[in-house]
Amino acid sequence: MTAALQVDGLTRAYGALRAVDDVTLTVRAGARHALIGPNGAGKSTMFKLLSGEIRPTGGRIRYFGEDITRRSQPRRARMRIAQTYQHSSVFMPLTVAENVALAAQRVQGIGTVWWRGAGRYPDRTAAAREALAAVGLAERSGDLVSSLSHGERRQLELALALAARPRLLLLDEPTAGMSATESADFVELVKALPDELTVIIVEHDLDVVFSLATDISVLHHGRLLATGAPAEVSADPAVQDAYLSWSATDDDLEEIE
Ligand SMILES: Nc1ncnc2c1ncn2[C@@H]1O[C@H](COP(=O)(O)OP(=O)(O)OP(=O)(O)O)[C@@H](O)[C@H]1O
Repeated sequence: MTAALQVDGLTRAYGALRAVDDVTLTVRAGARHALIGPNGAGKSTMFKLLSGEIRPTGGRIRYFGEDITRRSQPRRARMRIAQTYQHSSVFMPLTVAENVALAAQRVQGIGTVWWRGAGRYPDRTAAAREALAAVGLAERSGDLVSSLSHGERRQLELALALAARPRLLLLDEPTAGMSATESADFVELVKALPDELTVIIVEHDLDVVFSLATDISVLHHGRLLATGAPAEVSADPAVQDAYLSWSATDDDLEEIE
């Protein structure tokens, strides 16, 4: 098995609180690997550690065998680790195609010279076109982003990440705010991405997780509770306990409201 990521003893402490606590796990190359867990379990912190947004206070991350623990986020981006964000990162006054071309150019370090015209960068134009086709937005290339629906904007966010031709794609709650139909369509898009692309997804919607994931890791109080195939993980009594106590709390809250 080739490991896209090997995480060893990864820890991020904030004072006495260990938001991520001694997590060791492997993400197989080509996996659709979901990170789940109750609120406050450490998912966002784990995501930021993998993207390079924050540094661990302990442990190590290897990416296809290479130690990237101390590598910055831009450096990881150049190593073809791409991500989507919870908040929107699209430019509303630009067209769909302009947004993706900008993303394709930015990752290759030519930043602000994008207005010189996409024709000067045929490679990036091709990457942008492929990314739009992959998310089903090719027909909307010339439209302003402001004319897209919420679901289409999330598809565009995915295209921005794909324009970097990633080897590892990190998706941060990509279906947040989507309707059930939009979520189902999004799952199909992610399933259709190339097999060699490794995808890590932090997601609250368990329907999305179970229809998409080939592997699931469950965090609870910063620790890794279980990791493996969806059937194994969902049958794990420790996981069931963590989720039962979580849903009980949620139900109680709903009753009070
Ligand atoms: N910058 C920070 N400073 C202090 N504590 C933090 C910081 N970031 C996260 N934490 C704490 O770390 C724990 C894990 O938080 P994290 O956001 O990673 O959880 P999560 O699983 O993503 O939660 P949610 O599902 O609610 O988004 C929480 O107790 C949180 O309050």
